[in-house]
Amino acid sequence: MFVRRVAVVGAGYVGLTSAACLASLGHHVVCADIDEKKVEQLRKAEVQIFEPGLTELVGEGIAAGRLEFVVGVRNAVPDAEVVFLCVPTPMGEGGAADLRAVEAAVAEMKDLLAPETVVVNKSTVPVGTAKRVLELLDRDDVFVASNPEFLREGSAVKDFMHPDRIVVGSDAQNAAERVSALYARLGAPTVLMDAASAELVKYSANCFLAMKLSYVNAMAELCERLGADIANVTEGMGFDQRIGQSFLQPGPGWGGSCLPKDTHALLQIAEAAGHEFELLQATINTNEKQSRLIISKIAQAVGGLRGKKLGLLGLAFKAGTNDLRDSPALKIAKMLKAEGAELVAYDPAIPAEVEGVTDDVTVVDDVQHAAKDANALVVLTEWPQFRSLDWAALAGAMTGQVVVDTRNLLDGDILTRAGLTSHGVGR
Ligand SMILES: NC(=O)c1ccc[n+]([C@@H]2O[C@H](COP(=O)([O-])OP(=O)(O)OC[C@H]3O[C@@H](n4cnc5c(N)ncnc54)[C@H](O)[C@@H]3O)[C@@H](O)[C@H]2O)c1
Ligand SMILES: O=c1ccn([C@@H]2O[C@H](COP(=O)(O)OP(=O)(O)O[C@H]3O[C@H](CO)[C@@H](O)[C@H](O)[C@H]3O)[C@@H](O)[C@H]2O)c(=O)[nH]1
Repeated sequence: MFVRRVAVVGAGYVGLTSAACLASLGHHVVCADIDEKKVEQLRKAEVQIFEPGLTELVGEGIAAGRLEFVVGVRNAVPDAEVVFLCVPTPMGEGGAADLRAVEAAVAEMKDLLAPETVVVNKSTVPVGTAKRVLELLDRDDVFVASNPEFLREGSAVKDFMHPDRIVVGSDAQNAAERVSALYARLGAPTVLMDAASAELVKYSANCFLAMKLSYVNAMAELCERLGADIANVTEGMGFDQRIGQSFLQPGPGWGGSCLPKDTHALLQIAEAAGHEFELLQATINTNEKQSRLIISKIAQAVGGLRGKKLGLLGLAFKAGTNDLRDSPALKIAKMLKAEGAELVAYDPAIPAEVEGVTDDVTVVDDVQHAAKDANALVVLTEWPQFRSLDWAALAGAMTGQVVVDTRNLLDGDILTRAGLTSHGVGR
């Protein structure tokens, strides 16, 4: 079997998943983070993020002696043949990606790398970053490649182990081949290309997904005006194999740690290249509009927001994760609060004492508590367990009898039987 010594820099969603999965493929992986507490926990196989299968995989990797956690880049890279950069690239000034974490990691490793090492950008980075990293390394005996990651939160391990494709770009063909060989056991379609194209694939894919969602949300609004049902429209569209059934669910707007920042970053990349990307701008604008439409819908359903008590069901940016970064639910909560509503929220993955939720919301650990004296319940995250809540008991605790289901998640008949009036999106 083909075994390599691999370093992974950053132990977040992408870094930790990559490290654990690469170890499970048989490679020897050293994963570094700057967060000492996180490293301490990971050494005990304690995983703080909500990813099915990840804790088990980390434990197996450690037990097999193939997965190690260290503090700081300098302790991970000296023996590595391939170094994956999996550090954050958040939205910076003006919407462009902030590359400071990438630059800091590269500065720290540059004099420690063994000759022939391939440094791989797995973080989502603007076109030209592979070149920039090579300049920063300032060595002619190492290589740089781009290997964008397409995993989704909530299914990170599954996505990593069963990818639709693997993309590796490098201006040094041999480096790209060495990186793609790490994944050989996955048997996934693999596309090798130049570094700039690989960097652009990632933004292009995420922005296309965002565009698909904005299109569906805009179509949902049209359905409401025309008396059509978006579920029927998307089902009918989705059978066309060129469109597909997935990523067609309307909602409160798209969010999360990737789509918002990546759409803004590509807009900046395009602008810097002299290209006015109107379609992408419209995609972002439509998403902004979606949150305003949801606020109006809730206001209309409860007869104005000032002084109304609302129980929010869901805070995470989507079901299956406890990630709150750029969550549409938090954005909507902030807007509701600004309009004078009082908010209590319940999310099965977010404990009451969680940090990072705005002061605008009181988080509770019990859904019944969120419903108490509420004028309405608002579903903001599509947790499947919300479908089978005791809706009659919730209705009994509420003062109003209204549910606004921004995810079209719930069964309308069940709500009607519980005496509740429901308002969905696009129907
Ligand atoms: N989250 C996703 O679903 C996803 C999917 C594909 C790609 N990406 C991209 O991958 C990158 C990482 O995203 P993430 O969600 O895993 O981030 P994250 O915030 O979950 O994790 C990043 C980790 O890097 C660590 N770190 C920061 N600077 C460091 C340094 N100098 N040395 C060592 N560790 C350092 C942080 O402490 C943190 O643990 C981003 O560019 C993101 O756009 C994310
Ligand atoms: O039919 C749908 C599908 C998604 N969403 C929303 O869209 C957002 C993004 O969802 P998703 O793409 O599943 O989340 P991420 O985990 O952020 O994954 C995206 O961002 C990652 C980081 O770049 C990429 O790796 C993934 O391929 C890409 O799907 C969330 O707010 C979802 O609720 C909808 O409203 N309707």
